[in-house]
Amino acid sequence: MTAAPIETAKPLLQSSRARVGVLLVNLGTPDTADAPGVRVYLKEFLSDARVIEDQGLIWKAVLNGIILRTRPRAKARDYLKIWNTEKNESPLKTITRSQSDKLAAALSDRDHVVVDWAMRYGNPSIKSRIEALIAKGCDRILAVPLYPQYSAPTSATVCDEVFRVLSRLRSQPTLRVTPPYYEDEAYIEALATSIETHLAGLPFKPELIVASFHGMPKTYVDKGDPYQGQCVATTQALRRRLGMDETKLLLTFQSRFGFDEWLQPYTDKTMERLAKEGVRSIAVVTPGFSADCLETLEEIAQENAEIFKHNGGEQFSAIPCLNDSEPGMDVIRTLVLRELQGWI
Ligand SMILES: C=CC1=C(C)c2cc3[nH]c(cc4nc(cc5[nH]c(cc1n2)c(C)c5CCC(=O)O)C(CCC(=O)O)=C4C)c(C)c3C=C
Ligand SMILES: [Fe+2]
Ligand SMILES: [Fe+2]
Repeated sequence: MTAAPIETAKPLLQSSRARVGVLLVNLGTPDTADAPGVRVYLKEFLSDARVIEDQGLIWKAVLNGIILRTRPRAKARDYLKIWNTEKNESPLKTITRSQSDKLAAALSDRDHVVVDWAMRYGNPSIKSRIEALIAKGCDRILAVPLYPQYSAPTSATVCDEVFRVLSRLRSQPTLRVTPPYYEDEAYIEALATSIETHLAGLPFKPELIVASFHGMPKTYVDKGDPYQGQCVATTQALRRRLGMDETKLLLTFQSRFGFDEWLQPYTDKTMERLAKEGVRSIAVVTPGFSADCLETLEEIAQENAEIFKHNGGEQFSAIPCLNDSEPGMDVIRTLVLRELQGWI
């Protein structure tokens, strides 16, 4: 049974003055780079049944008894290595805010469009930003999960949370959600341009490029998650655009968590294998991340660079995510303008 609607927001403005809200959403990140901050974040994240599907008693015991006692301290050290000390926040927040500001500037000639941003876990929460959009008079909201490839642990959980917030409202705004854009022309072109620009500035020519995507348990895909297929489609489109085959642009999956089998080939094992096979120089691109974060700045640019070099590799370069770059903003702008058709 659904809970009775609670009116938490002011009534919407009437249609002649009504506005359209655009809400960019990324995964989330701790508020502070210390163990308590990381613990709060991990608890919320790992208690989501979209992320860890089996939330049974055994998982709860492992989460509360082991993971939340040990991982926050170790991960806080990793966050400290990449922390934006000027703003005292995680890079994922800094970049998502800037994407939102730049999109707002690009749409500034449409004064009835309001752009904002939120994090699925942590702050600013989806609830607080939807309430803010409604308070500004938005009677239509476009939610934009910033994931090129759909997956239940990322895209679907954004929708779950948006729906949960709306389920508590008597007077709901009309909702749209942007679709995954894993082989959208603007996205593939932006990735290719950013790779070409980055390679042109390197003092060496990498023998090959690794496209590393965030992994997920293999069982999720076996049960129907389309994520792996969309990562493959992105990589194939990128190969076509760059004129590379699968020996020059490899596809791998990173960030394995826990003991189950995740999507393969694993990025870290591939780094080790390539170096041992005699590859001396590589570049790594992370097309599944729309903004640089712990998984790209620490796990790829530091941890995996170290694995490659430790096994005999010599030159390693991590290609930045699209972030708030001109090609990156072109992707977000194209996506948003397409989905706003009929509303603006
Ligand atoms: C445990 C299961 C996890 C699944 C499934 C998963 C999928 C998934 N995640 C991203 C994007 C990001 N994940 C990030 C961090 C992160 N991811 C997991 C676990 C799963 N992710 C954990 C536990 C963490 C936290 C760090 C750690 O403790 O290892 C981040 C970075 C956030 C930041 O603060 O910078 C991103 C981004 C995708 C795209 C994805 C899809 C399959
Ligand atoms: Fe993750
Ligand atoms: Fe990681």
